[in-house]
Amino acid sequence: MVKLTKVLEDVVFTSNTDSKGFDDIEIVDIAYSSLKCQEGYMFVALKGETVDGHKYVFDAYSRGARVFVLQDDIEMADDAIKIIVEDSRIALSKISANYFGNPSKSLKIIGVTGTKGKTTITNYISEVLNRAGINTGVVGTNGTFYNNISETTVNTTPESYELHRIFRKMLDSGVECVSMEVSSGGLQRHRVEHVDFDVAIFTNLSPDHIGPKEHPTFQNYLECKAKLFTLAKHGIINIDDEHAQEIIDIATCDIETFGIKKQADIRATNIEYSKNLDSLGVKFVCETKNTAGNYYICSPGMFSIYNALAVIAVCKYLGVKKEITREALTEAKVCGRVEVLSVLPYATIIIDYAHNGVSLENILKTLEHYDHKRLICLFGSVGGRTKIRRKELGDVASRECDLSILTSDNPDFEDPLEIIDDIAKSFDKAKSKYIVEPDRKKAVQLAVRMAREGDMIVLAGKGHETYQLIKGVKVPFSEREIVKEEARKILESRKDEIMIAN
Ligand SMILES: CC(=O)N[C@H]1[C@@H](OP(=O)(O)OP(=O)(O)OC[C@H]2O[C@@H](n3ccc(=O)[nH]c3=O)[C@H](O)[C@@H]2O)O[C@H](CO)[C@@H](O)[C@@H]1O[C@H](C)C(=O)N[C@@H](C)C(=O)N[C@H](CCC(=O)O)C(=O)O
Ligand SMILES: Nc1ncnc2c1ncn2[C@@H]1O[C@H](COP(=O)(O)OP(=O)(O)OP(=O)(O)O)[C@@H](O)[C@H]1O
Repeated sequence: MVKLTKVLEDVVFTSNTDSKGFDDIEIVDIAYSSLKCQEGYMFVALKGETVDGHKYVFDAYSRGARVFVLQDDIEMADDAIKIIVEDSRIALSKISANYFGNPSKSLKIIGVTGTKGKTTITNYISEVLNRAGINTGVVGTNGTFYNNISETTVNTTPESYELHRIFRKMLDSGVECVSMEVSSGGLQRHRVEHVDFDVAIFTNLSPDHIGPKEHPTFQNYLECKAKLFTLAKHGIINIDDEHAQEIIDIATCDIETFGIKKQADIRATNIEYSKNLDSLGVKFVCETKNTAGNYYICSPGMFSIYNALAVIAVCKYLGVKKEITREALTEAKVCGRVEVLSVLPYATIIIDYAHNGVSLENILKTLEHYDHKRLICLFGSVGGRTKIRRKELGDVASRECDLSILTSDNPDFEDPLEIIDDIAKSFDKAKSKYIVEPDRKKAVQLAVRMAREGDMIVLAGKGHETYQLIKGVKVPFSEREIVKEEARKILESRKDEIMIAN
């Protein structure tokens, strides 16, 4: 239970009740969904994208809530305490921080924003810092992780209440640092408004998340991302990105830069690509004003170097020894991010989360640097969302691959074949061929069976996901297991052949 006066500290509001009496009122908990309200709860009405939470104040009242944070004044029973604020999402953020005792002030918080690289970088940071003895938790698309505890998250950047609740749990269990993904949607909806960020990282920016329930324009998308650099003390920015300067212009924190092409505080040179049976990697020299050191990262391509540079920059800022950063980066891997499955001795199979044009192009172009015969890509596109992605993905695959296998990827309520038809239009004028197999399991099996000596096969879109979204239901689906099982069968059936060859 927390006193109402404490919960409302630094919140600007008007009320139907004299606030002098708030010292005697205690809040059991806070809910922004009426369905979660119980006796003694405070209900915060949010204006949602689908419905207006103000519609549910009476439901919250009937479940026992008596304190209501509202953006619109509403006629209610006399014993309802109304806290009227200008923006209930901002209020929820401050109220949640207060309720949980402002845990972010006692944690080192590193926020990573940008269109691509957030999950990868946050996980790499945690690998390095934990190895350096700094107990670090992660918050992002793959969930929250700390001290061997994990929770799933609905959003990449959870709602402010969930965020401060997680911070409190982390702090109480000995976590010192949190490496978190900060989405533009989270910034737009004030989920991180009262998070005390120590460091903010900017990876890159390209058009994404622009649409009816997301950002109205690219400029709005950029400005939302840039806001992180007004909340942090120190900013680390990819200076090679074409929008870096616009972010720097909005930032209010001190700035350090990293890059490859332009002059930067932390810069990679002498880049070399390297390929092993179980990983594709890159070697580079990392130069700062007075130092230069060799690094290797077991993830391919230029984008992996940018991710590594961001990690090197933040670890240097936090005083981690170079040797520890170097060692940790050599082994750092992130589930479903350019993950090489070493299941066939003669071909390379990669699982990757690339699900839009930019990331698919990055991964496919990157693979050009690694010796291979055919490049085969299996992918689909999500149902019920913007159709632009289908064309983007189709254009990239038809240009970059020798063969594409078009299949399903979270079709939800849409007919998978209609989605595939949209993607297939990109192949009309292309030289490259495609095969259609809407059942993703069969498609993955087919891809593994098709693999020949020297081929590279990219299974794009699923990444870390362990389900397929079909008609509103998350049906269990493990791409990794299907690949392993199919490869096992192939190797078993070819055992005699392989023994003779050896
Ligand atoms: C479009 C969008 O951002 N939606 C987010 C939003 O939900 P909403 O606005 O649709 O909520 P709503 O259904 O309209 O309901 C409004 C309010 O009424 C309440 N309610 C509703 C029903 C009821 O019976 N009682 C009740 O009290 C709801 O709890 C809610 O508070 O607020 C929820 C709580 O914070 C979020 O979980 C939800 O994220 C959805 C899942 C989502 O897909 N969001 C995307 C856009 C997003 O945020 N993505 C970013 C990553 C992408 C990026 O880089 O921007 C992310 O961080 O995940
Ligand atoms: N720095 C980068 N620049 C461009 N592409 C990248 C970068 N890092 C990773 N990728 C590609 O994008 C995919 C998604 O990477 P990651 O999950 O780290 O990004 P994210 O910002 O969390 O993305 P999302 O918002 O889609 O969850 C990877 O699987 C890889 O193909």
